Amino acid sequence: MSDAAHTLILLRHGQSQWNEKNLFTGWVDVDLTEKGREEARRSGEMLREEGLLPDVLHTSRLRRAITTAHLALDAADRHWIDVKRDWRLNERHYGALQGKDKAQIRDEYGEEQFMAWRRGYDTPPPALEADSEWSQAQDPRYAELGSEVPATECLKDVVERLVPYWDEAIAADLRAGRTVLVTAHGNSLRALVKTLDGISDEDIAGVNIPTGIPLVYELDADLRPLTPGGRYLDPEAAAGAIAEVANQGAKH
Ligand SMILES: O=C(O)[C@@H](CO)OP(=O)(O)O
Repeated sequence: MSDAAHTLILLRHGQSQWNEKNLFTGWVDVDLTEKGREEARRSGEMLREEGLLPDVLHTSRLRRAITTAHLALDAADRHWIDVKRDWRLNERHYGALQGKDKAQIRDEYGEEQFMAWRRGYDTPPPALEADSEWSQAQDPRYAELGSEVPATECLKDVVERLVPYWDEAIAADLRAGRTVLVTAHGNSLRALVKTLDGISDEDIAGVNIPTGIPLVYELDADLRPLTPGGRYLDPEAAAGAIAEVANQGAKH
């Protein structure tokens, strides 16, 4: 018997076109690949098989998370639930690395700098120029941010924007008795997991989230995880995919 008071389901979007090409993505609004769509549908089937039925969806403002949620919820027959979208669930803005090949950046700057930019807690990459083709400075979906649209972020910046959203939106829905599905991104979910599990700034570097596999957190009445790290619905596939994410950049 579980003492869970609340259920939170985290889902990183399925494989994107730039995941497939091994490019830094951040806020660039790339679509899913066919494999990513299949991962999304499968994750919805897993939710249905487990009897995990979300009452409300929170997504980022990026297509890969929105489409993943749509496909997963359709497969779970929960396509009708309420939706909240917020830029604070977006991927980490990858600054001047957006659009760049991970393996090339690793070769050019070396393993240490590459990993500091990729997984260092407070090391943002250089800022992206506002006139870059990969900039979101003029994107109407972020109009509420005015001139505050990020030009780069480190994970610490993501934690700082995400925690208020957690408190005011996600935790509020959980406390209201809703099962919450969050579809988001590798680094916004790392920020959320860091907060939930109380992971240190150093140790979070070793945490990677696979695409398209639901991660379920049973939470107590104070929204503390009953099992640290939660539970992947397909643990075997998750283990393989986590290792692949960790090794990105090592392969050409
Ligand atoms: O490029 C990105 O936006 C992210 C997620 O795909 O990459 P990384 O895992 O290297 O932080």
